[in-house]
Amino acid sequence: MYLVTAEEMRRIEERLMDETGLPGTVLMENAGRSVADEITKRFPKPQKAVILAGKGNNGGDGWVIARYLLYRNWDVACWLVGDPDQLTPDAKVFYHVLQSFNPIQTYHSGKRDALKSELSQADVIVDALLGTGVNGSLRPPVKEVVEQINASGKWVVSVDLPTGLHTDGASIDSEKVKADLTVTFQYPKWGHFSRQGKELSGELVIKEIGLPPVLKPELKPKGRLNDPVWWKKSWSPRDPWSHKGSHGHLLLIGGSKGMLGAICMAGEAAYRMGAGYVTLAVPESERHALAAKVTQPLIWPWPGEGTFHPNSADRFQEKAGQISAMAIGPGLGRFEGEDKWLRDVLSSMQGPLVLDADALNILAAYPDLLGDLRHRKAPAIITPHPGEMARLTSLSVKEVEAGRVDVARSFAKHTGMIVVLKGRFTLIAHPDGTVFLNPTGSPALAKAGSGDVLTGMIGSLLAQKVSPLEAAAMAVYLHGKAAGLSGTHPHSMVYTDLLDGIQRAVRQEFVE
Ligand SMILES: NC(=O)C1=CN([C@@H]2O[C@H](COP(=O)(O)OP(=O)(O)OC[C@H]3O[C@@H](n4cnc5c(N)ncnc54)[C@H](O)[C@@H]3O)[C@@H](O)[C@H]2O)[C@@H](O)CC1
Ligand SMILES: [K+]
Repeated sequence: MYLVTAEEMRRIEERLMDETGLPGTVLMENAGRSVADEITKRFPKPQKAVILAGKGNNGGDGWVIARYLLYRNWDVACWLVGDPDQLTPDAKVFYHVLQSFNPIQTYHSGKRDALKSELSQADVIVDALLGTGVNGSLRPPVKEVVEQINASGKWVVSVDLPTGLHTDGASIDSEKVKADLTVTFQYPKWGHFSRQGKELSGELVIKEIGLPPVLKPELKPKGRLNDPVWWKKSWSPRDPWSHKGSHGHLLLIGGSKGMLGAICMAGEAAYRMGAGYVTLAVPESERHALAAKVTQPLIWPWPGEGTFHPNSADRFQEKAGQISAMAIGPGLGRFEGEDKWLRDVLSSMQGPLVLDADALNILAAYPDLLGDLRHRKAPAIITPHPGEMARLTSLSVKEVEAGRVDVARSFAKHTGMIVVLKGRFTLIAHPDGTVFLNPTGSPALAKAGSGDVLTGMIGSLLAQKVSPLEAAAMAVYLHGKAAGLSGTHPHSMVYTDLLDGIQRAVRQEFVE
């Protein structure tokens, strides 16, 4: 499913209408009717609706909604918030159709009390003031009406976007409609998943309005919602004749003194995601402590006292042929000679790779290592949280958070790596410029250890030969879903609950 910007949506609609001759009024009719359907699905008995429509095409949808509610015996009061002479051509068509059998009032400040009293009698308020055409802070009279909508305490459906919410998620400094339901058209918009958008949109429903199911390459949006449909087929069912050697061998590297927990969690998660073998490479000094902690993963000590010896990566050659994927970082720590060590590890294995935690901090400290990562056969995956992303890009955490999509996209393009930028909606950015937004997740994941579990999950899929982009997307999705299915209160979830959640999430998504 695409995730679009205002500009992408406008281009798609314009090109469709130019090339096929499909009139905008058809799209508007479909859009308006689909919203009316969603309203009457929730309120099967006729009620009183107040339609508040702007002068643009978002308002045009409002006139269509009013007409369908009237067909269904609703009591409908209609208000134009704007100048009737400035209606767009399509909106004008439906304004006149509606006006031919139902009065439409024009709002101005003098009618403030009349509107207030109307809203007090409403069961449903339709916010068709502004959609993708919003530009800057709300101006009167729209601003006043938005304040009245929010003060009414009534059930509100927003058409396409809650009025005032920016389509692309940019921050707009004024009060916005707080909706119970938002019905958006054809594709969700980035703004729906911004911090404010998520709160303001209420339930989000996506309706088709007649755009073609297949888009020409030049019109394809650069954003996607991380949707199981596109990666489900890439994880093959387990062959009944298979053995542990058939399901890949993940090598996890990390686990310095005092940080063994991280690599253990990653290792257990990797088995939950199906890898045939998981080996944990840790500094020699930690092998016994690790053996006391883990059961299923294999242990491979490399030279080092507390942390890895800079030359310890030589050990890799012994088993390089047996390893199908590698994940570096959980509990790795920082140490003398770390840059040489990481360069050696990277050059000894050209297979699929995930880098996390201190592996990312080493990259940030020695950016020339990025050159070693750029031209790998399979793009490497990095899984930074905003703090790590800030270090990698020399931006502040605030700047990373304010421009998450652009930051992830440009770093992926610049480095040739797949960037998994963690957060409320984790982003997965591919070097070709596509950015996936992941809809699953839970505040329960805001806890040490969650990232190690994710790294293990991604590595496990890579070891099973799932392509890097799909491995990242699938693991991120299931990790978020697992948190919701862990069966614990978000405050109390610990990694073992999350591991249990993984098997529930896998079972839900993949029928045996
Ligand atoms: N283009 C199409 O073919 C379709 C468009 N549709 C609807 O059309 C909407 C987009 O329509 P428009 O491009 O006409 O834009 P909108 O109707 O969202 O808004 C444009 C109007 O808002 C005013 N405005 C912008 N910023 C403002 C602000 N800060 N304060 C006060 N007024 C402001 C502008 O002066 C203009 O009159 C979509 O969200 C969707 O609801 C649907 O009907 C489906 C088809
Ligand atoms: K709206």
